[in-house]
Amino acid sequence: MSKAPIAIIGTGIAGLSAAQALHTAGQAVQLFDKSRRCGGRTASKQIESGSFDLGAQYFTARDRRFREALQHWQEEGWAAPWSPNLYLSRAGQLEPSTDEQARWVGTPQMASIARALLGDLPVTFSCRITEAFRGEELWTLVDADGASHGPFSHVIVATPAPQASALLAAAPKLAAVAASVAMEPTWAVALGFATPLPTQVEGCFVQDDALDWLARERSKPGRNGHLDTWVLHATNSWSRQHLDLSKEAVSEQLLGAFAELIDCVVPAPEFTLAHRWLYARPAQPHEWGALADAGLGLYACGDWCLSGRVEGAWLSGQEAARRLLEHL
Ligand SMILES: Cc1cc2nc3c(=O)[nH]c(=O)nc-3n(C[C@H](O)[C@H](O)[C@H](O)COP(=O)(O)OP(=O)(O)OC[C@H]3O[C@@H](n4cnc5c(N)ncnc54)[C@H](O)[C@@H]3O)c2cc1C
Ligand SMILES: NC(=O)C1=CN([C@@H]2O[C@H](COP(=O)(O)OP(=O)(O)OC[C@H]3O[C@@H](n4cnc5c(N)ncnc54)[C@H](O)[C@@H]3O)[C@@H](O)[C@H]2O)CC=C1
Repeated sequence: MSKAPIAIIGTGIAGLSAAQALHTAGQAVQLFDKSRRCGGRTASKQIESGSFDLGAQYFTARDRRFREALQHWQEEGWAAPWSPNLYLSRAGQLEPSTDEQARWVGTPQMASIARALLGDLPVTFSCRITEAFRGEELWTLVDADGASHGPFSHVIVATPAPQASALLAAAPKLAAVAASVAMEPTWAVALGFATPLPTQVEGCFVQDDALDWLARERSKPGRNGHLDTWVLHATNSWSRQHLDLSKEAVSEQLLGAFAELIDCVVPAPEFTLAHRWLYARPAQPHEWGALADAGLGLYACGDWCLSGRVEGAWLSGQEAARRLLEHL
């Protein structure tokens, strides 16, 4: 009988990073995601008039290993540098805020990276895993419809911490660590304008009550939508305070804040979309790398194990795979 594969729950950057490392090391993997596609918080939304990045806006690469992976992504055409006209808005004042920081985006959309990393690896989408239990030696996963999946030799949980703790119940110490991680929400709003807004701004850090960040999609490489689409992110505290506000009211309030901030007249958008990220980022960074119960064969990774950024998610996935391989 062939060896049971390794189950990976979550196809965000962390789960995909672990999957790639294990696949490269000759291990069979099987991925699961509750969504209909991969990428998690590096999601891009495709609409008739083009696409836009609804979650992660760009990423930086500070760790040598991540920089090496990024070089490969760039050679393959999955990622490219993004050098927007950057601004800072503080106390109602909008000012240029150029810097030397290298920033990167997926091409032609942020989600392209996850799609490329997934490649042909076996995956089951629209499958919310609710339980992972271990028999004598092997693991079985149960999904929200009550269906069983398995057997698996190991399980890697690569979901946000609040969703990971239940899946880590077989290892109470790991479950307790995941349960201790608070994650902050972010409301995101996309606005599409028929006529390009007459402004130089392409990206803006905001120090304000409501807004935290805004970006102009068409300034990113490879985007060719016919609307001038902007993505606005609310601050974590505003998002928390307005967690249950309707999408319409959130769009209206953030559009109002945007119109006040930007240095031009803002017409009514052709297109508006609001999305609530309930678990957008860990309240604090951690230095766990990944969590492991090598005896059981249960592992956890995700941005919450490190820096709460794309780079942290990727590094955490590598670390989970490294620790698993070390114990084979
Ligand atoms: C609004 C926003 C803006 C951001 N901006 C930036 C930025 O500019 N730069 C940056 O570096 N980072 C940014 N981030 C953070 C970055 O997106 C994350 O750090 C990173 O993508 C997390 O990857 P991950 O694999 O750890 O988790 P995720 O991407 O959350 O992946 C987890 C996956 O698990 C799946 N899942 C969850 N529960 C289950 C279950 N029970 N069964 C099956 N599947 C399940 C989910 O569907 C998801 O696909 C931003 C995040 C948000 C939300
Ligand atoms: N909204 C959300 O839920 C999340 C947002 N995330 C953002 O993702 C980005 C990733 O961080 P890094 O990779 O470290 O990127 P980075 O080095 O570009 O930015 C880090 C932080 O430094 C500040 N900053 C950097 N450059 C400037 C500038 N030119 N002018 C003014 N302020 C500046 C700004 O506060 C920014 O958030 C940050 O902007 C995070 O705020 C990360 C995770 C979640």
